[in-house]
Formats: sequence, C-alpha cells, structure tokens
Amino acid sequence: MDTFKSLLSPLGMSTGAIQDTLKLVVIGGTVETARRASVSAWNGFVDSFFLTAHFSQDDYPYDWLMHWLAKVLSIHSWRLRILKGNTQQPAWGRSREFEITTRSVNRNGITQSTTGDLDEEEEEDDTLVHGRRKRKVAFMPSLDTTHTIYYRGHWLRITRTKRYPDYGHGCSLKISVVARNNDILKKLVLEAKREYEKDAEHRVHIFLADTTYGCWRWNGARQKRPMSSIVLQPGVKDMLLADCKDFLCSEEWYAERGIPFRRGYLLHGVPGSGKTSLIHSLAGELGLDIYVVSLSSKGMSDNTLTTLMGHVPSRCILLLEDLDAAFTRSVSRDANSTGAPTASTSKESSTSTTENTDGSTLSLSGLLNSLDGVAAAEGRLLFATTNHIERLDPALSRPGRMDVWVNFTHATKWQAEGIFKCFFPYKPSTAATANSNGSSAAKDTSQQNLPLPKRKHVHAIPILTEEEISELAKRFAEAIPEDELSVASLQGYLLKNKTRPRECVEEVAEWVIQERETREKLKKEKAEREAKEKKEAEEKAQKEKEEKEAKEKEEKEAKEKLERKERAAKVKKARAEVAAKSGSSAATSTTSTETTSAASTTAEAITISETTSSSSSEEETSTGVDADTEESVTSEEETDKDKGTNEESKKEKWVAVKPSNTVATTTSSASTLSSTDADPAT
Ligand SMILES: Nc1ncnc2c1ncn2[C@@H]1O[C@H](COP(=O)(O)OP(=O)(O)OP(=O)(O)O)[C@@H](O)[C@H]1O
Repeated sequence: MDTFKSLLSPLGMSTGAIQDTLKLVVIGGTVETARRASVSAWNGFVDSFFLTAHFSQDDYPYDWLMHWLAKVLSIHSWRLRILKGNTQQPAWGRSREFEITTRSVNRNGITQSTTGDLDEEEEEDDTLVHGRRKRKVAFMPSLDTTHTIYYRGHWLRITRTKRYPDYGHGCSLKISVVARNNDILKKLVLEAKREYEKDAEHRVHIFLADTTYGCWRWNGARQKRPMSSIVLQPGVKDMLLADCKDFLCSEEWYAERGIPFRRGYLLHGVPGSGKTSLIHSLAGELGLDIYVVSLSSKGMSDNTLTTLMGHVPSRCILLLEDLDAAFTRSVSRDANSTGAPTASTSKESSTSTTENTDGSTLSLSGLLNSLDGVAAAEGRLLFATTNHIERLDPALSRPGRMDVWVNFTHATKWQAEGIFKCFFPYKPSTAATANSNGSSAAKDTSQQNLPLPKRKHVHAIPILTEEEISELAKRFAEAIPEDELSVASLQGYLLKNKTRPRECVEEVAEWVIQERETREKLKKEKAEREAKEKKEAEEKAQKEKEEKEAKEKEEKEAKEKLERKERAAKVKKARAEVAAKSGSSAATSTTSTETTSAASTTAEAITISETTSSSSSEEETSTGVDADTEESVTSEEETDKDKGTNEESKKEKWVAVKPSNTVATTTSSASTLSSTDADPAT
C-alpha cells in the first residue's frame, strides 16, 4: 500500500480520494451486474412461462394480425365495445404509445389506403369532404414498443420491430402470452385471418414488382369488378372463368401426370378492348391477388425476374403486361411501329443479354427460364397481354407457357348492346322478372341489364324500364359499326351521356361520324408527322454525310499539301546542291578547256531541262533540278509570289535554249554566265 501511495503521490491524489473513487466503481459495477442479472432472470422467466410467436412481414399472418390490430384497436371499435360491454374483445390495457394512421397496413408496410375502410362498424357514409371520402383513423402498435392487450382472458404482449432498419422496410411482430398451450395464439391468428378475409372479400390486392430489391410491393386494394361489367363475345368469359377454376382445383391431377402445375393465358388484340379489365374481374371472381410485372421497367434483369417469380405465392394471378414491349423499350405501341424483337429476342441471340440505357438486361431466355424454370412458382395463373401477337417469339407463346389464347377485337354490335345495358340502371318489370327467373342461367351476363344501384347517386339518372333500356340498347348497337371502334371509346361516349340514355341513342350516329372524322384526322396528322420526321431524319443523315465527306476532303488536302511541302524542300535542297556543284565546276573551267566543255554541257543540260519541263508537268529529271517541278510542289503563296519572276526567267531560259553559243551571253543565270565565261570563242 505504501508503494501504491508513493506511486500516486507525484500525481497529487490523496488516499481518501482514491478510496472514494474505488468505492464508486465497485458500487456502480454491482448495480449494473444486478440489473443485467434481473433482466436475464426476467427473460428466463418469460421464456419459460410465456409462449411467443413471431410473425414476419414477408408472410400473410403478419398482414392478418396488423389488419386485426388496426381494426380492433381503433377508437371507434373500442368505444363500441365498451358500450356493448364486450369483454371478450381485446383492449389497449396499458399501452401509452401508438401509431395513428389513416393508411391501411400490409405486409409491405403502411401504404396509402384507398378508402380508409378500417372502421367497418360505422354505417356506410358516402359524405365527401373537399371531394374526398371521409378518412378514418386507425391505431397501430408503434415500433419498438411493447404493448399489452387483453384478449380472451389473457394478457398479450405485442412488440413490432424493424428487421432491416437501414432499408426502411421489413418489420416483424412478436406476440407473447402466458398460457399453458398455444391455443390462444391459434385462436388469435385464425380470428385475424377471418377478419382480413372478410374485408378482402370485396377487394383485389395488387402487388407490383420492385426491381431495385427484387421483391413485391403492395400497391393497394382495388374494388372488385363484376364479371357482368365486362362485355365480350358470348361464351368467352365463361370459358375463361371455368378454365381458371378447373385449373385451381386440379393440383393433384397435374402432380399425378408430372405436369408442372401452371397455366398461361395470352390475351391479345387491339388496345382498349378489355384485356386488363377482364383479368381484374377474374381475380375478383376467383378471390386471387394480382402480381404485376412490367418487363420493360428500369433495372429489370434475368436475375431480378427469376427472384421475383420465385417469390410469387402459389395461388395468384401473375400479370405480364405488354409482353411485346419487353425487349423493345421506347418503341411506340402503334401498329405502324416496327417494334420487332430486337437482337436479344431473336432465336440465335436468345441467350445473350442486352444492356439498355435504363440498365435493363433482360433476355428472352431469362424470361423463359423465369416463367417455367426450376425456381418458378407453381399454382399461379399467368396472364400476359399484348397488342401485337405477331411480334412475340414463338418460344414465348407456345402451349405450356401460354395454354389459352383469347383474341380481343374492336366492339361488335353485340358488345355495344351489352355495354349500353351495363351503363343504365333499370326498373325491372314483373314480366321480365318472371322470364329471367326461368332463363337467366342460359343468358350471358354481358347482356343482362344492371340492377338498380344500391347507393344513392349524386347524378340524377333517369330510371327507365327494362324494356325501354333493352330497346334503346338495340338502337344504340345498330348505330355502332361492326368491329371499327374500341369498347373503350364506346365507354367514353356513354360516360359523357351517363344521365341521358335517350339522347345518348339519338346522338350516337352523329358521334360515330365525328369519331371517324377524328380518327381520320389523327391518322392523317400522324402520317404527316411521321413523314416529316422521316424527312428530317433523312436530311439530317444527308447533312451528316456531306459534313463527313467535306471533312475527309479537307484532311486529304492538308495531307497532300504537307507532302508537297516536303517534296519542295527536298527539291530545293537538291537544287542548292547542284548549284553548289555547278559553281565549283565553273571555277575549275577557267583553268581547263575539257572542264569548260563539260561545265558548258552541264549548264546546257540544266537550261534545257528547265525549259522542257515548264511546258508540261512531267516527272523530275534524273538530276532532280527541274524548275517547274519545284513550282508544282511549292506552296500556293510561293506560287503566286514567284509567278512573275518565273515567267521572266522562263522567257530568259527559253531564249537561252536556242543558239547556245550566241545567246549564252545574254543569259543572266549564274550557270550560263559561268559557261559563257568558259567559252573559248569569247
Ligand atoms: N370488353 C369490355 N367490356 C367492358 N369494358 C371494357 C371492355 N373493353 C374495354 N373496356 C373499358 O375500356 C377501358 C380500357 O380497357 P382495358 O384497359 O381493359 O383495355 P386493354 O385491352 O387492356 O387495353 P390496352 O391494350 O391498351 O392495355 C376500361 O375502362 C374498360 O372498362
């Protein structure tokens, strides 16, 4: 201890202070250890007495429970329960923290609710506030907080936690209860499921493919569309519905025969003919959710699609919209656009992938594998729609992938009559009721009149008798040309006249004429626009070609000029050498006659060669001292500058060629002078 003290004394700490510090450390440590021990003892107690169930957001029970919690914990339900003295229902016993939302809750997080229908006990209220339906409030268990609720004689501890806090999604639910067996949890889950399904009865849930995370995102629940509101040629709807139903209950049959339990439907035809609407309606009728994939969406790749297909639940409708556009992004959907499968769709390159500017790398083989590969889900109904069946690769539309093909055409008279009847409610006549009782089974639903609406309508729609509506529908159909206008355009016209059934029929002929004119006009405008675009494209291409040619020419000329300059420099150099040589030979000629004659020959040779080559652009002479050749390779400026001088010198030189002896005296060139000097006659 003394040693310890002596060690601390230089630090200026007294023994008392050290002791106090040590005491604090010991006390703190003891308290913390005690806390941890109690927490772990509590957890041990909970683990041994509590039953705990975990619900992941990836699975349906999470949806059921969240829906149930939101529903049973809403203020209104709670108030009603108290009023009704219902003690069997749960209540927020001790919870002090909630998440209050007007959005419905689903497996994929809290998403915008379409109607906020969580409070179903309230009477149906159509009141609009600022054009919107009244929002209803739901109480949700807040994140990372444990809530205690009382349910059927048990206290439930509910905790909702985020599984992947970084991604902002992926929650899980933990429910603990003190009980001898898990009956209470089973009852809870079953009740939640029943409630969920009761509410989902009138809705179709839509899920969209998320290409970023390769998962499905809930996109909302749409009101079911009655099959009777879809007007197709007789028998088509019934055939499809029966086929789907038959498939859904034939799992064993498929398994026994080793056939993959999948069925594909290809709906093809003109735009606005009811393909998507029929799928929506079928989903409602069969009670299935719809999983929509847009193959041309950003970031779609073979891997992403395979992952998505692997996560499709067994009983659902998988919808591939605009199948023909899968490999032809940015291609317009009209009939005139080529839209032909690009390289990636062609047979030979079906295994290759095409990287697009939007980062999509989907190949045909990738699509085919994801549809019926090993990882593909079974039990789903695949629906694919296209406006251009001729553009589909045969591998994609072959039986096994697309088992049933349905062609959708423009509106027939039959469809026109049916859609008219769908639009206008009627007062059923007694005679008609008696008749319909006997024959309704045989009658196609598309031709049945819609009954009176259940809700009060804000529009003053005159309610006509069934006979009158049928009569008007017939007249309406007569005025509609067969297979010319889309059902969507008929619907547009009827919508405009939804409160005027009689006027609607009277004015329909006029509307058809207008529609034709508009279509003609649009067609013409489109043709003009396309011609203009084509012309502009051609002009642009021509301009680019010309520019390219001009550039190439310029480059070629510059190159040639450079070569000429180099050659001129060479010639100059050679000339200078010759001049130097001839100068030295002139000096020698003054001392020797033989040398003089030789020099004279050289001078003459130079003169002659200069003169000859000036008349034509012949090749350089062996001496390489061709004056004209030099000019031909010098730069243009030099040519201009030297032009006058050269002409003069040419004259002089020309004169010099003739009687070499006499004229040699008049020549001014150094070489001639030297030869003159050397002439023995002079
Ligand atoms: N046969 C039909 N019966 C009832 N309504 C129809 C029919 N065809 C089209 N419609 C109406 O026209 C609109 C467009 O229909 P829908 O989207 O189903 O057509 P589509 O064939 O899928 O078109 P696209 O090929 O452009 O996707 C919808 O509002 C729908 O109500």
